Amino acid sequence: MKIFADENMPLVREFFADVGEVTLFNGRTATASELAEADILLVRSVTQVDEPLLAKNTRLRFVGTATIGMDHIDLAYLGKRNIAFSSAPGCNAQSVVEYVLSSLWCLAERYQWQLSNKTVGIVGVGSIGSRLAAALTAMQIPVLLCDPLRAEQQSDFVHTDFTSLCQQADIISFHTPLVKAGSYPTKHLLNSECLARLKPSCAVINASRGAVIDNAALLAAQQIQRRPLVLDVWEQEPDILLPLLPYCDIATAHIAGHSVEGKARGTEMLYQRCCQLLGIAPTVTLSQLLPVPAVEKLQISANFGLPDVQSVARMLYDVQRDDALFRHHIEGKGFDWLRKSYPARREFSALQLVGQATPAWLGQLGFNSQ
Ligand SMILES: NC(=O)c1ccc[n+]([C@@H]2O[C@H](COP(=O)([O-])OP(=O)(O)OC[C@H]3O[C@@H](n4cnc5c(N)ncnc54)[C@H](O)[C@@H]3O)[C@@H](O)[C@H]2O)c1
Ligand SMILES: O=C(O)[C@H](O)[C@H](O)COP(=O)(O)O
Repeated sequence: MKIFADENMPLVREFFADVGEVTLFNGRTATASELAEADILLVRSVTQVDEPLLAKNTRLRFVGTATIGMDHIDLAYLGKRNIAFSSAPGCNAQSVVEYVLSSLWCLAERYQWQLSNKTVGIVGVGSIGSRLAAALTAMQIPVLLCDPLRAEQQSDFVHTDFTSLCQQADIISFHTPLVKAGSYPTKHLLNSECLARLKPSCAVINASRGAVIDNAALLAAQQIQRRPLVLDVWEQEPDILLPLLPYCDIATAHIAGHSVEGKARGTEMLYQRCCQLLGIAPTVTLSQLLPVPAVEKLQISANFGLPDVQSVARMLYDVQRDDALFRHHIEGKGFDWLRKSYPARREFSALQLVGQATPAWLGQLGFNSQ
């Protein structure tokens, strides 16, 4: 069995050693000839999997993407070829939530906000959006939720339509897939018209897909009146609209989901799916492979409260580190270098908080407490 995997997929050899022979490739530059012999193709978000890429391969049985997003996969073509497919739903959802929380804490410090006085509009309330809503609610921060598809399916879902959310939110955070057609497209969901509807001070956070915001329109709006802005994703990555950078409070290279756990969970999910497809029993689990975190346990007292969470979270992750890396290296080393050399970052759950009375809401933020 020949397995071809993106070179930026962690632990792929460890997971797939017993399944077949693993060959690594550059996901950004992969060609049809390079992948012609693959029985199993494992990609990340930077590889367009479509007819031109698979034209020379007649033996492919399975394509897996170790990501949540699937906008780089031509599902109709895979269906036509009868090639099985899997993504890794939810694999890095917690990582993205931690990125957004860290960004909110950073903005709150910079602009001296009391976050509990701010209403956060969450657009797209799936794995990431719903976890974020739970975390913010646990922190007593009001939220508005916008997800028309959920509203259609779930009568008890409290939906705020996008136009009203734009008018009411103090902070708006995008967590939709990139959808170019259908009833609820998200390409350029935040366009010049919607930007004009936002409160002038409304902060914008995008950790979904770059094209969910019209980047040229965003730049034009920022040049007229600057609002707080956090961008992890950009249109036309890796050749992004660099003039936007001075107008960002936080700018990063599509790494919101790149926690150690988030990336590794993606590989594990594809491994499990492949084993199922091939009818073999999985022998490797993620817990066997994850490195021991630098700090494993922290004793907290009965005085531990909401204001202390930020200090503990900072031990694990501060988005300002990634913003500094981005500003320092984007012009010299480029977008993909920043992603490839991303420093290890553990999720909140890697740190066990122990104490007589650990508050229940810590779990809502993703901490491991007992
Ligand atoms: N920056 C990163 O590193 C990173 C990491 C993971 C995922 N992502 C992106 O985030 C997206 C969301 O991830 P998820 O795990 O929450 O996905 P999900 O599929 O669980 O949830 C997406 C939600 O968006 C909703 N939605 C679709 N169209 C909408 C619209 N027009 N308006 C409002 N809501 C809409 C869907 O109904 C769904 O509930 C992914 O598709 C991916 O593109 C980015
Ligand atoms: O959709 C996702 O899961 C994320 O955008 C993912 O973290 C992207 O990372 P990449 O595959 O590009 O390394």
